[in-house]
Amino acid sequence: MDVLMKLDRITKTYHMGEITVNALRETSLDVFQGEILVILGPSGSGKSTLLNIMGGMDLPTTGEMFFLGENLSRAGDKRLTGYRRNEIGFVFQFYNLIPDLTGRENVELAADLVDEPLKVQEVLAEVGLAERMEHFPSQMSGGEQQRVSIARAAVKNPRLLLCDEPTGALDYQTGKLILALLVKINRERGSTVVIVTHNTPIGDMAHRVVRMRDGTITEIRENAAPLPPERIEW
Ligand SMILES: Nc1ncnc2c1ncn2[C@@H]1O[C@H](COP(=O)(O)OP(=O)(O)OP(=O)(O)O)[C@@H](O)[C@H]1O
Repeated sequence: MDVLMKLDRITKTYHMGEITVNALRETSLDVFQGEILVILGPSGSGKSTLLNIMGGMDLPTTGEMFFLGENLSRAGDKRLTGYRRNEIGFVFQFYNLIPDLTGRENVELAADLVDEPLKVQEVLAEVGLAERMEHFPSQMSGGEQQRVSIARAAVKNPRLLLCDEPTGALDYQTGKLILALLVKINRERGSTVVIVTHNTPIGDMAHRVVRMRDGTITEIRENAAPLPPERIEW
């Protein structure tokens, strides 16, 4: 399989006064094009730190990150902004929508950032929001807000979709619907999807499951037969 991203001995160290936190210790990982990768691990194991580095939101302290062969770990702000804008879609636990904009406007804002966006109305219809796109986030349920946020990420047709606890604030059934949307985007658009969660059963939908502990990867497992999210139980 082709490598989309290569993480090579990444460390991330935070200094807080006298205290040093090793959020990542010499972590290496290849992410393959077109896969669904689920990163599991307990709170504080470094999952979000790794995801933020993958997304160019943060730089490693040492080690290198390559995206399609380009070394981004020492890239300047301008290049990283371009990378985030054009290649990455983010989905967060608490949606991070702009409250003063409607669902449609939130998605349009993202579409305007890239050269070749998908059609806003079509993407909103695909996530099941055709009827509710003129509502503001405060007028939507959590699941609807997360749909907007997935549409906002997907409209850019990004190569890499990074999702940090995308079901963390949702009930069980709604969570499964959201995961099914991520699978659909992976299948239909070919976006590589990385999902961070502490919810172990979600690993069953992945092509590969990465386990983290104390800032390192302790296991990488391949799933011969990933389950559709509807069949995952937690
Ligand atoms: N900006 C920061 N400054 C200082 N320490 C940080 C910072 N961000 C993360 N850390 C620390 O780095 C470690 C890894 O944090 P991270 O958020 O990556 O873990 P996580 O596995 O995503 O946890 P959770 O599931 O609770 O979100 C933790 O010990 C955390 O306290």
